[in-house]
Amino acid sequence: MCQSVSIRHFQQIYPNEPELCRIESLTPAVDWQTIHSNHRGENAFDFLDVGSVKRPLSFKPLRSPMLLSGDEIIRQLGDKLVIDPFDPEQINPNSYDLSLHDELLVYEEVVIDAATPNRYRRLEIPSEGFTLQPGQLYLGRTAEYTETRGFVPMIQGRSSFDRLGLYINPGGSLGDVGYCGTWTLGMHCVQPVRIYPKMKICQIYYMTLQGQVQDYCSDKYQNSRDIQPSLIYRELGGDERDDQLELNFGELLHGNTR
Ligand SMILES: O=c1ccn([C@H]2C[C@H](O)[C@@H](COP(=O)(O)OP(=O)(O)OP(=O)(O)O)O2)c(=O)[nH]1
Repeated sequence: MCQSVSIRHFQQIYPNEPELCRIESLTPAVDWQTIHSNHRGENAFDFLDVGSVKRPLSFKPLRSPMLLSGDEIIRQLGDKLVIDPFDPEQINPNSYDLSLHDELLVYEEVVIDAATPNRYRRLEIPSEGFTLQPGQLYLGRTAEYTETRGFVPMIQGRSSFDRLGLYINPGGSLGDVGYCGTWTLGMHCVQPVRIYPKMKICQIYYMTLQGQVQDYCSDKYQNSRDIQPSLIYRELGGDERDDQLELNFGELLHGNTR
């Protein structure tokens, strides 16, 4: 037996899927007919009338992940998304360009050990630029602070830098729903390459999400406001009392703070 239900009822069944009705109406009817024939008899109370098309409720469709457009990113600002500072000039068709802060960190270890806190040195990127050297990992960070709720934030280096042999988070980086903070960037190059503070270094983009989710609340990287070296040693039994030591050679040699 077929029974029609209203969109309101549908929303009661899927309270956390307010977008689903809208998205479903984009799904070709023929798919739903096929799904229905495969699930016939599973649930008598199983149809939704949208226009002339009957759709089964007994089958919960998987939504394809979608990317927010630039317009949608702007529309979500102040609600689910925070990008601070925000400049409309940095919006792309489906992402937002993030800029490089004026500091870098390099590890000062012969062997970087995943199981212990590693010492590091802080470098400033002056306005006239700083030359990165091959064979060295540099950690930088975005100048922008972001917050993301209800979407999956991801960052990706800009292809303009790939074309210079400068790799920023190669392959892109997956953020967590609920992440709040600036983004730490891993950079390396194949030839010496000169970089500048404030240059638009990578882009952030946002994917939709299916299913229930708990916001990221890790004690490692949540609320980062500085370049954050790896804290993986915490999982590998590294000694928490052994601080991740910042080496400041300027101060050691000349009594300067930088
Ligand atoms: O290149 C990146 C990738 C991620 N993040 C931020 C956003 C992300 O939500 C958070 C944690 O990243 P990830 O989950 O990859 O870190 P993890 O090593 O798995 O740590 P945790 O155990 O806290 O999840 O760090 C960055 O700042 N830079």
